Amino acid sequence: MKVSLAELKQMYKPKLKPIIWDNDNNVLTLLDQSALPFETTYVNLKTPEEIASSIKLMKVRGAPAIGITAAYGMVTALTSSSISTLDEAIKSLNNAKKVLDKARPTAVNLSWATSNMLTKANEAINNGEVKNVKELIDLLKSEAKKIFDEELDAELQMGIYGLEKINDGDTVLTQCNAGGLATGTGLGTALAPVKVAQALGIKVSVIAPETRPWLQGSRLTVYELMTEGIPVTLISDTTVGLVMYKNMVNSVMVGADRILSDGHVYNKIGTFKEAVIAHELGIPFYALAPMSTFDLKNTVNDIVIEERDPDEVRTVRGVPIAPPGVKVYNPVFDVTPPKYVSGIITEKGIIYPPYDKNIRKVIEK
Ligand SMILES: CSC[C@@H](O)[C@@H](O)C(=O)COP(=O)(O)O
Repeated sequence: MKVSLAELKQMYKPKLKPIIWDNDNNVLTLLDQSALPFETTYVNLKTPEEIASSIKLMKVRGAPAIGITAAYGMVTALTSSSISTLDEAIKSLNNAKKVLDKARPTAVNLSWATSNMLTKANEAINNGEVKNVKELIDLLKSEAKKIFDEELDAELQMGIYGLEKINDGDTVLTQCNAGGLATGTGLGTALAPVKVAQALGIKVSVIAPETRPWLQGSRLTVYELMTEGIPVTLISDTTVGLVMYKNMVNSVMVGADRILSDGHVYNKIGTFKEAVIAHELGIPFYALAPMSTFDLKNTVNDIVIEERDPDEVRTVRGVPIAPPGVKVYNPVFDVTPPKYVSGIITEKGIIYPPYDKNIRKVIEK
């Protein structure tokens, strides 16, 4: 079934609003994802430090969502203290970028967004587009909104391209939460084709692994899909192989935190295992991501895989499940080599191997 971006915008309205910016009072409100699905609470943030801390504590998480959040974090660098000159403003933006970029290292969208905001500010000052701090703040507010709006359009477009890979009655296996909570728009990347399919009356269901240790699958993906009325089955992470072996899965669709120019895909821990099993069993494995997730500069050796608090593994939401003090290794992302990736679905189209040639071709077109 074919649908245009304009038609889809009429048909599909996201139900969740994880990121809300109050333009009059310069307050960023986040739906606290660390409390979901048990409590629906919001945090109000006014400074880059508060925003960085919320990213670190995963009140907001997911690559595009932390990018959008950080973009508004850059705005608050100028609205939360009294800055009177453009020189002071640039100094404050540079400091905020350092604070925000440090919050989480693996998803490239974060530093992509802060760099974007800083570059925009420098350019506008240098070419005379802004003449004072008030004009700079207005410009950066509209830049942050543009990042949000373009993300939503990119996801709708990914949903349209991803539809090519979905047939009526399909079941899609995912990993983590690469839905609208993870992107801040309410739609998502990996879940976009599923949501678009459902909006068009095509029946699709999702299998969501719980995604230990933080449980993005059981807490967030299940919550999000149930909110949208999309059938979802929760499995433990250890069930991934069996559901594929038993032909219960037609395709695997995951998000990404960073995609390198040769097609290495960084995503939530457990993704690599899904990709290898899918490859072995002949099930197509797709990564879905907007342009802001591509990193054409770095190679595998440069990328830091975030390691989080060992207590995330020793406990489940505060309840001990292992002897106290046991040594723990808790990397929260892994990297899937290109040979296991059947296609990368972006807003500019689907990229197929050989990735070392085709990624640049698509991005630079
Ligand atoms: C559209 S989100 C893509 C990825 O950011 C997502 O799959 C993921 O790994 C999120 O990890 P998280 O640690 O929850 O921020």
